[in-house]
Amino acid sequence: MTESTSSSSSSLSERLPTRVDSEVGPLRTVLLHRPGNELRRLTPRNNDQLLFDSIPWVDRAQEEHDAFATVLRSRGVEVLLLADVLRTALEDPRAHAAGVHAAVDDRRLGAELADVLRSHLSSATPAELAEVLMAGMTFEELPTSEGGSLVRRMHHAHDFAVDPLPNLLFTRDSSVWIGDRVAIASLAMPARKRETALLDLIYAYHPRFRGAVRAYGAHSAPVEGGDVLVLAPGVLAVGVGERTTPAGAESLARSVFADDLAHTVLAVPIAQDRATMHLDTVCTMVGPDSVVMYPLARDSLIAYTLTPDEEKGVRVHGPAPFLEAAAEAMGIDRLHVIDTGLDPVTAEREQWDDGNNTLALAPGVVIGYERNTETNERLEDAGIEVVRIAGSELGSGRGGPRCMSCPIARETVSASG
Ligand SMILES: NC(=O)NCCC[C@H](N)C(=O)O
Repeated sequence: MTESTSSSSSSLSERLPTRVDSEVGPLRTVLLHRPGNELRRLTPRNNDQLLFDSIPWVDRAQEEHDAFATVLRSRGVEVLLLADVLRTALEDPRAHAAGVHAAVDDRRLGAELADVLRSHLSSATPAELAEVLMAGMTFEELPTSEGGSLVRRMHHAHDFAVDPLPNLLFTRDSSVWIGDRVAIASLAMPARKRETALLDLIYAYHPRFRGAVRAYGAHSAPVEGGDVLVLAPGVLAVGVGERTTPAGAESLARSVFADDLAHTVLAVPIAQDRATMHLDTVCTMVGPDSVVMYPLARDSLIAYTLTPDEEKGVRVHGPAPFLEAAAEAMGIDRLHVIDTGLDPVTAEREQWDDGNNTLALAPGVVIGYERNTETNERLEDAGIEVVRIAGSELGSGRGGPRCMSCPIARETVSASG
């Protein structure tokens, strides 16, 4: 299967500056990750730990992903692919050194094997190093060396010397643009922690992002991008649950207030369950003043409203019902919920299958998984255009179109459209 390369449908002169101040402004540039060999590492023994529900059929997952990218390009969106930008970034010797550092875990390998792997990777091409960083390496794939390392002898040949990163697919979680700045997420789960290092070097060394200013600290308390919704310019909602911690939400608020990126942050408690691992699994925006939301969350979601105080601290108000707190912060009368009106069983099934995890291409135009037939129909009844994509294999990692995309440039829209 050939890999579709990163392509840009917009020329340099048409490029919008990297900036995202809404969830729904016409999408211009997005970062995706076409699933690769890292998915071939999943087995029934490791899939839970690696945060996949089952073992995906990789070729089909790639086809589904290619179709997703094609839909985006056909709508005039520039698609950047993470593997491409990683390889380009690694051409810079400083990035290459950072990549080697990120791959080699002395505590796992012991001093002797760590040195062997370090020197092997130091002479790897950017493409070879990128592959190891994404797909990992097993003990049997390690370069040979003189002498008998106890670590090598005592590990099973298929144990990971470098962990694979199958969840790179969910580019939404590992970095998030807030206004004109990028926040590298501090990922909570051990299986995803190393993604931070990859995004860190991409944004530091890829020529496209030279000069990109950072928001938040990549090594601060956990905040994952799937929990961050840019409800309107200056207004963020941050889910707090299985991934983003209360400390993460508070320190993100402190950071965006200090950088003048937001005037209000809503901290939204969500159940600490796999079904609701991020806020965007229960609620995504489909228009400047409308959301699609898991019906069972509609009346129960609450929010603490955080605002800056004069001492550069954070003032906490509430809690209040989420929809009310959001409308007030956004300066609109009401945040409309598209009523998917589903019975509880269908609602639960389609929430699990990412029915509420839509990616807006523009106000009132979203991409959704085709399998969520009832949610999609109700969205269309409400006047939303739903561009359907297949996700039978992609969904095995438990993420939908929003999870699989990191918007880098959107046009600005106002709450009135
Ligand atoms: N924003 C999202 O909800 N992303 C989906 C992440 C799925 C991934 N398997 C994870 O558990 O982190």
